[in-house]
Amino acid sequence: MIVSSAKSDIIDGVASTVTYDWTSIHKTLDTYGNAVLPALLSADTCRSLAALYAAEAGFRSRVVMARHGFGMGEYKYWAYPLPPAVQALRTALYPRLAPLANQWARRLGEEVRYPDRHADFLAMCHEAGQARPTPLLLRYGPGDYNCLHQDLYGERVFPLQVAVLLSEPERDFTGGEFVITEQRPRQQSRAEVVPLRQGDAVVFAVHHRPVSGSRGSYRVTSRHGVSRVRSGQRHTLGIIFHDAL
Ligand SMILES: O=C(O)CCC(=O)C(=O)O
Ligand SMILES: [Fe+2]
Repeated sequence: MIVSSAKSDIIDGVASTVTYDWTSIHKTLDTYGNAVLPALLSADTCRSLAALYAAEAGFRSRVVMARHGFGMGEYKYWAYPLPPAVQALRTALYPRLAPLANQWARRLGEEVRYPDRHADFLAMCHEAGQARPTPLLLRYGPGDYNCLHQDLYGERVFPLQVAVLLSEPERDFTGGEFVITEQRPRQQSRAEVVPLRQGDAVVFAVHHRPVSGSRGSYRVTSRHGVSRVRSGQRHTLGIIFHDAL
């Protein structure tokens, strides 16, 4: 059941990465540091993926956030091979974002260049000893939240990541907003709450991004998290493009 619905949605998911207006998404990412991809996954795929949380098999580890001071709630990292829908999304989204990642690197004066294909970027991660998969499934219940953080897992970092909301706000849960803060040099932080519906994804800066100033680009530091879930259950799919040590 899950396999067949995931399969039809792989096609959905990959097709929809083609139909987004990536020029406009890049512009939004340049201006605000985050952008929404509406309806990246169908409600069926969201339900199938969220249901996988209960499974033992398919994951490499489970993290109870309170044990590490990360917040409340928990998440699980998938093992390789990733579920087909997750693998397909990670592979399809990367080449859409790599050109912007390269522009950001150039503007920040960084030497790193991101290859066109995700497989080639993963090879760079693996050479640096980062070989463990990072896509994850998160689960929050009443009172749970995710502290502001950055998903860094070694020296190799792809500067953009994606989170897909698998639950429907107001129906499945209340509260639990996706929050991003940006800290500009010598200025106070700016916060954004990203409005998402079930199946929507947010693309956002992992750790920093360039912002144009009067004397060229400067670097802002970004962090993301989730505000307290007030009621119900909230699931998210996290797609991080670098692998972990
Ligand atoms: O649950 C969320 O919306 C945030 C998930 C997250 O931190 C991530 O995908 O890296
Ligand atoms: Fe995260």
